[in-house]
Amino acid sequence: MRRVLTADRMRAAERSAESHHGMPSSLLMENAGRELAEVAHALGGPEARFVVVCGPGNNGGDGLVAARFLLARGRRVTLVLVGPSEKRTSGFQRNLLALGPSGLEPQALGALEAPRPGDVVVDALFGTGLTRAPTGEFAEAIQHLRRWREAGAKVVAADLPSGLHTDSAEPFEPCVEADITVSFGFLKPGQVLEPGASLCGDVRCVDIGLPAQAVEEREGQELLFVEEADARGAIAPRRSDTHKGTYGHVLVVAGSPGKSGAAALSALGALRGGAGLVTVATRAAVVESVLGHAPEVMGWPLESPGPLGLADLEPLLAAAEGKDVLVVGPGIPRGEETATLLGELLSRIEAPAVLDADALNAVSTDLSILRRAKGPLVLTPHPGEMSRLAGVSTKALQKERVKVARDFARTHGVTLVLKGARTLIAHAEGTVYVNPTGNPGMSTGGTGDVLSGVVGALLAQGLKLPEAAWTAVFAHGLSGDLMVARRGMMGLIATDVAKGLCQVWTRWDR
Ligand SMILES: NC(=O)C1=CN([C@@H]2O[C@H](COP(=O)(O)OP(=O)(O)OC[C@H]3O[C@@H](n4cnc5c(N)ncnc54)[C@H](O)[C@@H]3O)[C@@H](O)[C@H]2O)[C@@H](O)CC1
Ligand SMILES: [K+]
Repeated sequence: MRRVLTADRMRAAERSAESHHGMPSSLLMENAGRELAEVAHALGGPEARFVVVCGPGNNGGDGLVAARFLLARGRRVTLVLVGPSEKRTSGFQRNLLALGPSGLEPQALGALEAPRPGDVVVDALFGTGLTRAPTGEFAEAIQHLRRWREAGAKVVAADLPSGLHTDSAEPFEPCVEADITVSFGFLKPGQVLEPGASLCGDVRCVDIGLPAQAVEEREGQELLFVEEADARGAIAPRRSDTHKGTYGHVLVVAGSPGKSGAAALSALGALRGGAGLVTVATRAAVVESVLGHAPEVMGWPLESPGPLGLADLEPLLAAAEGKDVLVVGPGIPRGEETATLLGELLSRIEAPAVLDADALNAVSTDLSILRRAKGPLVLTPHPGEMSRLAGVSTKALQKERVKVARDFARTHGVTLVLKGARTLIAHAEGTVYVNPTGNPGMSTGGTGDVLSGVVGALLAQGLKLPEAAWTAVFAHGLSGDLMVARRGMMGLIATDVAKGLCQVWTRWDR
């Protein structure tokens, strides 16, 4: 897991490093600039020209250090300084002075011969200090960087592509687009959340000697970036003296006439997710068609007709007996009594439950269902469902995904999986996890049903929350990433994502 820090936490950490940990800012800048130069150096071929574009703040200071190291490596460097000299920070000035003996003269942007394909541009205009839209000569410099990249030069951003807001992950207009972003010390929200993540290119987080102890803990405010080793490590290898009972029994409450596929996909997700046994409770009329998709699934017919309602309570309680997890929602027939039924059901069952699709829409009419639930809950809304749950517009939601997810998880004591590009997993205690896997090929009907089954399967196998949720989300997205290589973004469908889980498990030797 990597910690993701906001701009003010980075500043506080830098201050504390200097005042309490014997790590002066000047040394941090030196380390940052050297790492930046390393990345740029590795990117440029022997003939490459390096154009280092610096703003007047400490981000520019990092650029100056990088220019010095590139020169020391015998590279051809062009330096561009943007912004009024009276805004220059002491770190900037010190490093400009240090460049003196090299004889490197800053060039004016307009007089510059444009970088060519194979050249490397270092963007050190703004980092975490950016607070408003760049204008004037800053905006002009950013436009130059954009054009140079379009013409084939590679752009390496110092800390953040200039123009990107550190915390909101929203770009101002204009904003640099980078091939590589070298993040100093810790990741920043703008690098891991969309749309910022797409502007950063490949994000390399480098150690600049900022002591971890210098970062103040903020309980319930942490943002963590999940890495493959975390997800792989959360799933224990199987011991040989085990049986299907060891891996749990998932009850999937899903499907209705015309939507038996949703139940089948959720059940497939649970099976491919490694559950020992999977039972689907669904309207009697569709049991056979659900089983037709997977002979491994057992059926539990719910005899009453129409939408799920109180008449289904006793049959569902009976179905839930002896089950380790419930997955409720994909393709269920929703009606007036569905929320009441869910409230009753969840208040009597101790096993964890995963709520998806129309179960979420039912719950959004009465959120007290969540607090009344006896067992732990995982909710897996897409943005539309989340906006109904939280009572905010999807537009407002997309601007504050982390905050909305965290607030909801805390207020209602649940684990919330907010789906979308860079799915978030918010735990009841306030920690939010960012998932890096998945791709737009997965924007196709049924992939969410598969995910609900995978979360259920990992819970059934004994993973705790929130690990079960972020591991399932990671594996599901990785499955999509591996399958896209075979199916293409356009051809990928939900059953592929269920099948692709096998590739994830073989890759992880699980
Ligand atoms: N926090 C840390 O631990 C470290 C930070 N370092 C560098 O320091 C950077 C932050 O430096 P600064 O705080 O000096 O800020 P920046 O260098 O990012 O920005 C410079 C200044 O520009 C001003 N500004 C903001 N928006 C503007 C706009 N649209 N037009 C014109 N001016 C604008 C602000 O007053 C800001 O202080 C980091 O991104 C990183 O590159 C590194 O040197 C190493 C250690
Ligand atoms: K930058």
